[in-house]
Amino acid sequence: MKTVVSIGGSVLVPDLDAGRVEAYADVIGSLAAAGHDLGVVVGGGPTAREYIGAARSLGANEGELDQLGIDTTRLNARLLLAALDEDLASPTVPTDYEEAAESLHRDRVVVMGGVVPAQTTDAVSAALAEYVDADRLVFATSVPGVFDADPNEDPDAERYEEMTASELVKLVARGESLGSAGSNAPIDLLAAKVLDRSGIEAIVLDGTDPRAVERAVLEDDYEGTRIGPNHD
Ligand SMILES: Nc1ncnc2c1ncn2[C@@H]1O[C@H](COP(=O)(O)OP(=O)(O)OP(=O)(O)O)[C@@H](O)[C@H]1O
Ligand SMILES: O=c1ccn([C@@H]2O[C@H](COP(=O)(O)O)[C@@H](O)[C@H]2O)c(=O)[nH]1
Repeated sequence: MKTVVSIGGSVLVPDLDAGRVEAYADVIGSLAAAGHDLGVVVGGGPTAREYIGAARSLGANEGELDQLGIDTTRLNARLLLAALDEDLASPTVPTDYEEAAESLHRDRVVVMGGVVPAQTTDAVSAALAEYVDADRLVFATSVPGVFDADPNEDPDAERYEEMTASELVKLVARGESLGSAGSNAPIDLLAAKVLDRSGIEAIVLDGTDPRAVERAVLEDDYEGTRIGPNHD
């Protein structure tokens, strides 16, 4: 099985805690030991937002801010790599999908961050999953799925157990203003569109406990939202 796991920076590095990074590395190790080839994509988290906020106040433009965000995601990817067994994971952080796919031919695990401005690592994860023909994509984020409103803003927000990729596109497009660097949404619009065209199954879950990712991948046991291919 080939699986892409998208680990939100807000989940992996809400603060700089080596123990939390190690716990994620342990889970990646056990998924690889169970026979999974893994593409792991790491987000920028609060560090990216702090840098982006500071640079915005210094007058940087959106493209420059995105590049700062990308650099932070790659920094977080390097941090996770430091915790992974060197026999398991490719030692460098690929900067495009071709490089990532090549690494995945050689190694069980490849870890990457952002790629180009004007998107988030959600889109990187979906594009990587499509590029390497992954069987499944797991978004480990800070909320337990996709809701009909932002659950951190609306106490009545309800979680979708299951939805199609085109329903996700509509939901995200509704809530998305012109995405600016460091903005947050459950899944970005580009990622939703890639899921829509590729038909890859995705799961969105709360990845605060990395074992939730392990259970989802190994036992199909999770509390979250399953995004499936369209019905036609
Ligand atoms: N309809 C919705 N359903 C679920 N979450 C939503 C929705 N609308 C907005 N959100 C927000 O989406 C965010 C998704 O997680 P968040 O941006 O924290 O990070 P992440 O992708 O896990 O990591 P990173 O910090 O690297 O971006 C949550 O903060 C949540 O408040
Ligand atoms: O391919 C990419 C990935 C990321 N960015 C920028 O970085 C930040 C942080 O990424 P998250 O996935 O949101 O953690 C993001 O908001 C973008 O500004 C990018 O431009 N391209």
